[in-house]
Amino acid sequence: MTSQTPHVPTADQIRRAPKVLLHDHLDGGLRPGTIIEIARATGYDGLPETEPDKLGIWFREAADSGSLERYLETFAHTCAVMQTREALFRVAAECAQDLAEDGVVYAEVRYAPEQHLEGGLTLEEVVEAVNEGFREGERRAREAGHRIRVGALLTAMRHAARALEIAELANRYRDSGVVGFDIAGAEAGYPPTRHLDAFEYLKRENNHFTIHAGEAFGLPSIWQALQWCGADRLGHGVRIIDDIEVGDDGEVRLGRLAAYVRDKRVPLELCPTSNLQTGAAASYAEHPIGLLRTLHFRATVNTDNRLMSGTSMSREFEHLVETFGYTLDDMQWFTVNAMKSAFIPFDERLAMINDVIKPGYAELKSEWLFRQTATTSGSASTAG
Ligand SMILES: O=c1[nH]cnc2c1ncn2[C@@H]1O[C@H](CO)[C@@H](O)[C@H]1O
Ligand SMILES: [Zn+2]
Repeated sequence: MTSQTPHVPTADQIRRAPKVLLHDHLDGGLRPGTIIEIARATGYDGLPETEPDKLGIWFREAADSGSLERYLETFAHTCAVMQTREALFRVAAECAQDLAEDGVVYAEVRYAPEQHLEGGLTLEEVVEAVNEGFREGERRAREAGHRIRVGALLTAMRHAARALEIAELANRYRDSGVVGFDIAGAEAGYPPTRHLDAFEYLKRENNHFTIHAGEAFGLPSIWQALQWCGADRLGHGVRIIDDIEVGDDGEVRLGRLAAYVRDKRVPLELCPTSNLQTGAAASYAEHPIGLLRTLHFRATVNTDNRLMSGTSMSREFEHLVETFGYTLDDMQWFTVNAMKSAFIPFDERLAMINDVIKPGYAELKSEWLFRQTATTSGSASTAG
């Protein structure tokens, strides 16, 4: 046995490995059972299924449409059950617990406050309910033996006209649970430059933001997000691949925009399974993450919507390990990339990398030594 083989992680090691998640939607990650219970309690009768397993499958299949617009229609049901303080608190607490259970040590979870006002809550009440839910989830996770920190990103919907208001809200709560801002929703026809006032405001306030760009629409969207809006990170950004040419001889040529993204270390919040569902990539093997990792872009691995994609951070890594043969070193590389790109202060990011992530991977990487001792005992004749 070589010393390389054991570093390809098992499913159990993938789950136990410390992971960092930058792109996860709160309204895309509810437990099916919770949706059904809240729907019953609040009188929402629009659910297509009333049994948890079937409802989970329904979301996955409905989201498997090949189009971002149809994928987004499924959020009507999750948002419908996230209209009260109690519901938001519960969903946020369970989100933190589920991520912690999956080995996520740091997460930035996003949602659009403007989509949770139908029950009469104010924007502030929405943010406070979610923040309290995250704190409760962190506490429950700690009780169960897991450590996780969750920060919120406030999203504005790109087809709406409330981006400045939501940006101001993000700024108001920046020292209490909200770490940044985002815009999401249908990309084609809604360029990020529609919301320049919000981005300029955040820059004046020295605040952080990411923009969904380069998912359903290509390079112009990425270019605008970076060069007009000043995004710190790209939500998806996967279409940057359109600016990369691989010749028959294997020689790689980066266009100006791709070179900028790589050289400026712009973080790409890649979400492989979500991309397969919306048609942004045809298969895991053809997903640009393989090439982007080889070319040393600052690529990160994310879930996008755990419910709609039937996924988790562990499952995303399982697919990548299976497809590209990634090792624990690759997993650590993606995880450190994500932690470097988080919106919390530098000293905290550094401590997470040095005191949590690196020791966690070192521990996993040492396990083979002990396994080998056990399996080779009594078979010394195979040596040498
Ligand atoms: O992959 C995506 N691309 C664009 N928008 C998305 C994606 N996933 C979710 N949302 C949108 O973001 C809102 C706030 O969380 C969701 O309600 C959904 O409409
Ligand atoms: Zn997203």
